[in-house]
Amino acid sequence: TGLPNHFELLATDGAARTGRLTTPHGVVRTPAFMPVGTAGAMKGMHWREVREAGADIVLGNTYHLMLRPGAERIAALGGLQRFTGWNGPMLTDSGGFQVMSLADLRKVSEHAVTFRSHIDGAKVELSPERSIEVQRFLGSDIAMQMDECVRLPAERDDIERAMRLSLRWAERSKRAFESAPDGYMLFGIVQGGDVPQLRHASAQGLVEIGFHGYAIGGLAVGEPQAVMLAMIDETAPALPSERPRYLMGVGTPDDMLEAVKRGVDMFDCVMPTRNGRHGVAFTRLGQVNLRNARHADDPRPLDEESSWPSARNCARAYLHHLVKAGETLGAMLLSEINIAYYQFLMHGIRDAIAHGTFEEFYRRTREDWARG
Ligand SMILES: CC#C[C@H]1NC(N)=Nc2cc3[nH]c(NC)nc3cc21
Repeated sequence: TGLPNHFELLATDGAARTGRLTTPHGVVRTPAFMPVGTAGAMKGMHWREVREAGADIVLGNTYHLMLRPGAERIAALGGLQRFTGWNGPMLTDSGGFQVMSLADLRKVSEHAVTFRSHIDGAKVELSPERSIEVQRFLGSDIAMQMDECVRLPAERDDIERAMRLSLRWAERSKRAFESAPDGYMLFGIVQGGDVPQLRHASAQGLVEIGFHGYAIGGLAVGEPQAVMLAMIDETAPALPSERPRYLMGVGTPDDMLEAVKRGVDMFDCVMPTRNGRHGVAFTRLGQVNLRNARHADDPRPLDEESSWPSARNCARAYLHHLVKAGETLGAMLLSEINIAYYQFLMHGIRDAIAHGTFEEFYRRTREDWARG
């Protein structure tokens, strides 16, 4: 019903699903992890490595790119895929969350959110119409509706007010998106904080408007994992099973495994690259903080069985040295090692669901993490 559906479900195993999302710039295998290339670059990595690590799709941010270098400029240069050289599927966030978390002097009205740029203090207005216009200029394969994000914890009344405004902005975002060529997608974002009734009302409202896919927003902002998982349990079943579900800003390998188990198809998180820059590695056997002195004389690599050369060949002692010395190469190696592990995990998840062995995969993966 409603908008064309570019999502093909290949197999399910319990509530977990694996599928393919076809976009104008290529196919995305789900469950998918989207590395975050906020301002048109994957910090510390070449795009070639992002692709080799197994990523099908990356994320960019309307907020950052509209402020610098500018959406019209990127459009004139052929769009974000050509401008960056990634040349694959890209999803862009709408700016709602970034304005809340980055901008100064934010003011929200029915019409738009206005704020001062964190770069040069210029006054900027971001309405649903402008956010969609920017995402169309960027040429993103998947655009996100403009929403109003409240910091949690918040009063129930404030969460409800923001949820209802976001629904009216969802309607305006969809109307502004209507001119997009075939194949380009727009996702709605379920709001409602940690209040089940508000989550249901938000999901129902979005489904009535109709989107190509649905994101679960307003989580991964520091709440306990149990709260996040409870919200997914409330929200995922209220969304159409034939459309992709995207859990924004999530998360650790453990968060993603639990969310896939509850029917989530898409993820994005800065953790693999950000933690990499701070010396923390994600591996098959759990996390390793290379800043720790215990690695100073350890000749072993992070993971002898890793599919990624640097994880298989670089001695922990060397990585420890690079991190302590603040060498750029340390941030680069750990960023690629972490992105490669996140993609390795997603590949294993997709394969397990396709073979009906997700429960076994879930158990064994968590055992391996505990061994680390
Ligand atoms: C309320 C709300 C909401 C969502 N709205 C939009 N546009 N983007 C998001 C990005 C997020 N990142 C994280 N955690 C890192 N949670 C997010 C939530 C949202």
